[in-house]
Formats: sequence, C-alpha cells, structure tokens
Amino acid sequence: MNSSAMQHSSHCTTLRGTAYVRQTLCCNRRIRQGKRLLRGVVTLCAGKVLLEVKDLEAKVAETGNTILRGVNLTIREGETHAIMGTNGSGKSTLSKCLVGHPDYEITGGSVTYKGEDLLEMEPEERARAGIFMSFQSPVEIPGVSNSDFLRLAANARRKQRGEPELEPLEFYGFVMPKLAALKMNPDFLNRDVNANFSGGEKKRNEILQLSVLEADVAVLDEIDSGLDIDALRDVADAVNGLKRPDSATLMVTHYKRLLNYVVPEAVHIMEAGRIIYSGGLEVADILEKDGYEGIKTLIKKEAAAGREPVAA
Ligand SMILES: Nc1ncnc2c1ncn2[C@@H]1O[C@H](COP(=O)(O)OP(=O)(O)OP(=O)(O)O)[C@@H](O)[C@H]1O
Repeated sequence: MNSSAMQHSSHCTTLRGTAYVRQTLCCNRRIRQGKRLLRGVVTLCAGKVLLEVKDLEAKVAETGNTILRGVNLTIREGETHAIMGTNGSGKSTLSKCLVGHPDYEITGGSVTYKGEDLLEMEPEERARAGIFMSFQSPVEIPGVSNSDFLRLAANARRKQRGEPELEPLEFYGFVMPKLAALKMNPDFLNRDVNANFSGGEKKRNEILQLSVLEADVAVLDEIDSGLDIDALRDVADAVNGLKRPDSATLMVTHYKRLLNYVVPEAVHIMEAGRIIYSGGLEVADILEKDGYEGIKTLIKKEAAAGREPVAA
C-alpha cells in the first residue's frame, strides 16, 4: 500500500447551518519573556471535537521500536494546529498513524474521529471519512495519470455521499478552478501522478489532491519543505481557501514561516514521542528565537511555578 492509495477518497461535508462561534480561550499559562509578562493565548474554536488523540502509543511494526509514547491532542472543527519538534521526535509517525499507515502498530491509547473509533477503521475508510494526509515525500505512481487518479478519488467520495459521479469532461470543469487556485499548469493533469515532478510541484499536487478530496481533517506533513517563497504563499493561500468552519488542519512543520501564512490556533512541541508543550503562535516565536532550549527553559519555569506545561 502506498500513501496515495490511502488518500484516494475524501469527504465533503455540507456546511452546517448552525452559528459558528469563535472565541478566545486563554490558557492558564503565563510566559515571562524578558521583562514582559505575556499571556499564552491559544485561540480556539468553540466547534465540536473532530479528532481526539488520547495517550497514543505506537511502534514500528517491523522492528518493534516504540516511537509514540503517549500523545494527547484534541482538534475541534474550525481549528488549525501545528506540530513542531526535533528531527525524529515522532511527528510524521503520529501523522501516519492517524491515516492507518501499515508500517506502524498501535500499542496503546485511542483516537476518536467524529465520535467513532478511528483505530478500528481501515486506511481507505479513514480516507472516505474525510481524513487526508499529505506526505513529506509524496510517492510517484508511474502509469497512472493525475487526472484519472484525482477523478477516481473524487468520485469515490461522491459515491460515498450519494452524489452522481463526475464524467471526465465534468471533472475537468470541477478541477480547473482548483488548479488555477494553486497556479498549476493544466498539463499536470495529463502527467503520471508525481512522476518526475519537482519537489515543489509534488507539494502543490498534494494540495491539489486535498482540494479535490475536500477533507474534513487535513494532516499536512512538512508541506512547506522544498517550496520557493512564491510557491509557499500559493500553497498556503490554497490551504487557507480550503478551510471550512467544520474542517480542521494539522500541520507538521519545522519553521514559523508557514505559520505566518496558515496561522494556527495552537502550536504543539513534540519530543521523544510525546507532545511536551502546547501554546499559541508565541511558541513558534520562542522556538525561532531560542530553539528547543527555549522551550525547555519555558517548561522548567512553568513547572517551578507549579503550572501544568501541557495543554494539548
Ligand atoms: N518505518 C520505520 N521504520 C523504522 N524506523 C522508523 C520508521 N518510521 C519512523 N521511524 C523512526 O522513528 C523515529 C521518528 O520518526 P518520524 O519520521 O516520525 O520523526 P519526525 O519527528 O517526523 O522527524 P523529522 O522532523 O526528521 O521529519 C525516527 O527515529 C525514525 O527513524
């Protein structure tokens, strides 16, 4: 099984007519930075919980090496979360566990998606249910044209929703504005999936898939890597344009630059298979300024003040 096979379908939820209320919840956390006392504010939505990860533990199926050691994360409708963390801390593993990647075995904890046990669902079911992951290194699928791949994926979702499938010509009408939004040349539709695409083109193509699949939870693993400045802006604009009040975005990134464009309500720091700290965008600022030592200093200060450091 490859990554694209796991994300070949999507979910388009009709926007609910209920009023959507955003509110700002302040973490009971204060961050002293220099002489200023900042309030660590996590702006969260009052939406329903979409995804709830509790004490998730996972190991590499082949080697038995434990990677995730108790991850906790709650994502609500309308929210954007970012996960940052040192190389090898388990960010991609967490992302892949969410889509049911067969390389990993869940050894503990739970993941609830829209109230259902996500871990009981096959990867294809997760994709049909609206979970999408863009991979750090998108796979190439020689012999399968991008347009066929995207159309089949879109139709799998439409079928699931009881909507009529799109014929090739109709699909072109559906996908062309999405290509335009990503400033992608329509020629990309005729090429094989990711085959000989540049790194940046692959990333745009991942977001094109997300766009066609209209996912409810978009897990974007280092979507910013390999993108030039203009491409980063295009991709970020597209990601922002795809957000809906009832969807959510989880981004894995190493750099704040992506977060300047796709602004998260919460930033989580991962280390050794756990989320060790959560806060607002200021966490990314501290990281950029002082590196992971800055986060550790923050955690120590909060612990010394008797405050619970994790608010995932
Ligand atoms: N399929 C696998 N087989 C063997 N080891 C694995 C596998 N997947 C992950 N690992 C190991 O698990 C650890 C976490 O990897 P993961 O890719 O999740 O880290 P990451 O936080 O995303 O890192 P980076 O920031 O470098 O992308 C690493 O030590 C990695 O080598």
